[in-house]
Amino acid sequence: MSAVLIQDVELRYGRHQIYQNFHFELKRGQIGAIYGPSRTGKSSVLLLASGHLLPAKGKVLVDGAKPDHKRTGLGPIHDLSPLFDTLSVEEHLLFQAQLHHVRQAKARVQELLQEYDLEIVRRSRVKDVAHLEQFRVGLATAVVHRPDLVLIDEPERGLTNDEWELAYQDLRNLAESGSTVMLTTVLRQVAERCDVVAVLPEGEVWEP
Ligand SMILES: Nc1ncnc2c1ncn2[C@@H]1O[C@H](COP(=O)(O)OP(=O)(O)OP(=O)(O)O)[C@@H](O)[C@H]1O
Repeated sequence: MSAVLIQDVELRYGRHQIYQNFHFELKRGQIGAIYGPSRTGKSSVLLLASGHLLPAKGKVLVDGAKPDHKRTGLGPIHDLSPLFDTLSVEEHLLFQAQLHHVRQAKARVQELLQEYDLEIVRRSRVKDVAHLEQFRVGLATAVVHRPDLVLIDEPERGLTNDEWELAYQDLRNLAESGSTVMLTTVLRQVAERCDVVAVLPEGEVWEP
């Protein structure tokens, strides 16, 4: 069974058709990329996979069922799942854990601070930490409730090449631990590190 199946999907905003016959499939533990220029509908694919958007035609299944917010982790995508950047890193993660009704929220936050090397900045405001740390706060936010599917919009944004290498390793570790990861990117060098790539606007699938 596919971890993510987006089959023959047509997406429109009102009369504006973004794509039709879009097809994308990912297995558990893979990293998938939606790659293409600006305004081709990359973020919208993530919103289809999270269940925030419904297709005009076609179907979207996550682990064989309708997308379920509770089993999906959102990195910052448009205005969804924002970083509350005036909170400290620790306060932000605790707030997110409570929003998701995570049991033993404090212990989970402690675990994430360690896993993503954020202990040193736990008391800093999210907006004051370095770009790589902000990426990691976003990722820790997405995984706080241990979702099966993690969705991240343009993870490389604002990072240097060396920082992106570390961020990529975080994503690969997450996938190797059994999550499925979908990201969007405008950069070919990011797309080609992923396992399956859909290239917009045409939607052709590429396995680098
Ligand atoms: N809620 C909405 N209502 C109407 N049109 C929308 C809405 N969201 C997105 N669009 C339009 O759909 C198209 C695709 O948007 P989307 O954000 O998915 O593309 P994108 O490739 O992720 O763009 P970017 O790289 O600029 O973030 C754009 O033309 C955008 O203006």
